[in-house]
Amino acid sequence: MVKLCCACQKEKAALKRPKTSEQLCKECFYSALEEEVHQTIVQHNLFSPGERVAVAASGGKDSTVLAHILTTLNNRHNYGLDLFLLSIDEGISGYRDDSLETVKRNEQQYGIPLKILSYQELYGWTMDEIVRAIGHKNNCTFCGVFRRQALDRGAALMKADKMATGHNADDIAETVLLNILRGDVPRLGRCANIITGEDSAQPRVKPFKYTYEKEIVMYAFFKKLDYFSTECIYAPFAARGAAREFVKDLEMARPRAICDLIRSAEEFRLDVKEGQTLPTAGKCQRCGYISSQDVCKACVLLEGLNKGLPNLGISRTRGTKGGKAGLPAAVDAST
Ligand SMILES: Nc1ncnc2c1ncn2[C@@H]1O[C@H](COP(=O)(O)OP(=O)(O)OP(=O)(O)O)[C@@H](O)[C@H]1O
Ligand code: SF4
Ligand SMILES: [Zn+2]
Repeated sequence: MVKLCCACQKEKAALKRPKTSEQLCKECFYSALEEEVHQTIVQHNLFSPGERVAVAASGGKDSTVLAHILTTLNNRHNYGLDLFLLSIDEGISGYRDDSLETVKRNEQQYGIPLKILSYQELYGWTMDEIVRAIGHKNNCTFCGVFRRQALDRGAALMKADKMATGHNADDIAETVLLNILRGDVPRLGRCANIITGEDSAQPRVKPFKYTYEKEIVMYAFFKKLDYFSTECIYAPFAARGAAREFVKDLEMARPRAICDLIRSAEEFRLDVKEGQTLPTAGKCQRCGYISSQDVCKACVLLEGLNKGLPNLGISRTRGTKGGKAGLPAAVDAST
C-alpha cells in the first residue's frame, strides 16, 4: 500500500525524517526543515533587519545548504539581510581548489557575492607548504587556528555585522561530548551557544544548531544542490572521528540523543568561584585581532613557522602584505 505524506495527506511519502520519524513527501520535508531554521533564527534573534551577513562557505554540504536556505528565508520572510559568501582558501591542492569552484558556481546560483581570502595572502603560507614543512602531525592545529582568524579577518574586511556558519546539531553534539571527555568544563559551558563572540565586531551565529546532518544531506540530495563532498587530503584519524561515530550510534539506539546532548550543555552552568576569572576577549598585541592572550595563537604558530622549526632545515621569513616581516598584519580594505 502506498504510504501518504503525513503532513499534506496527498502526495506519496518520499522519506522518513531522521529527527522526527515522520513520513513526508519532498515538498513537505523542505517546508518543515526551512520552517525549523526560520523558527531558530526568530526565537534566538540571530539577525536584525539591515545587517550585512557573511555566510562562511566551504563548498561542503552544510554551508551550501545554509547559503541556499538563508537566501530563501531572506526573500520569503523579508529579513532584510545583505548576504554574501565568504570562503577561505587554505591552499590545499586537489581539495580546496575544487571546492572553491563549487562556491564560485553557488555565487551565480544564489545570486549573492563571494569573497575569497587565502592563507597565502594573509599569512604567506599555503597549507600544502605548511604540511611540507612540519609533516602531517599537527597540520589541523595550524589550519584550524588560521581558518578561525581568517574568517574573522574576512568578515571585518568586508564590513560584515555577523557571520553565519554551517555547524549542525551533530557537530555541536560531538563538541559537547569531546569537552566532556577532555574534562574541559569552561568550554562545555559555552560550546553549545548559538551565538558566539558577542563582544567582537562580527558575532558568529549557527542557524543549523538544531538541524540534523542527515536531514541537511537529504535536503541537498533531493534539491540537487551543487556541493563538494570530498574529504580533505590531510584529514587525520582524530578523536573527533571516534566521537562522531559514537554520537551517530547513540542517536540510532535512542532517537533524540543528539538533541539531548546539546540540551545538556545548554543547561550546564559554570559555577564561577570567588576570585576566579574566565578568559575575556582582548586584542593580540601583534596582529590586533581578537585573542584571550597577549599574543594570539595564529601569531605564535606563524612565528614558529617563519623561524624554521628545529631539524626541519627551513628558515625563512615571510610577511603579510603591508605587515611587519614574518608577522600577519591587518588586511586593509583594498586587499
Ligand atoms: N574554508 C572555509 N571557508 C569558509 N568557511 C568555512 C571553511 N571551512 C569551514 N567553514 C565554515 O565552518 C563550518 C564548519 O566547517 P567544518 O569543516 O567543521 O564542517 P563541515 O561539516 O564539513 O561543513 P561543510 O559541509 O559546510 O564543509 C562550515 O559549515 C562553514 O560554514
Ligand atoms: S582536515 Fe585539517 S588540514 Fe584539512 S581542511 Fe580540515 S583542518 Fe585543514
Ligand atoms: Zn595575533
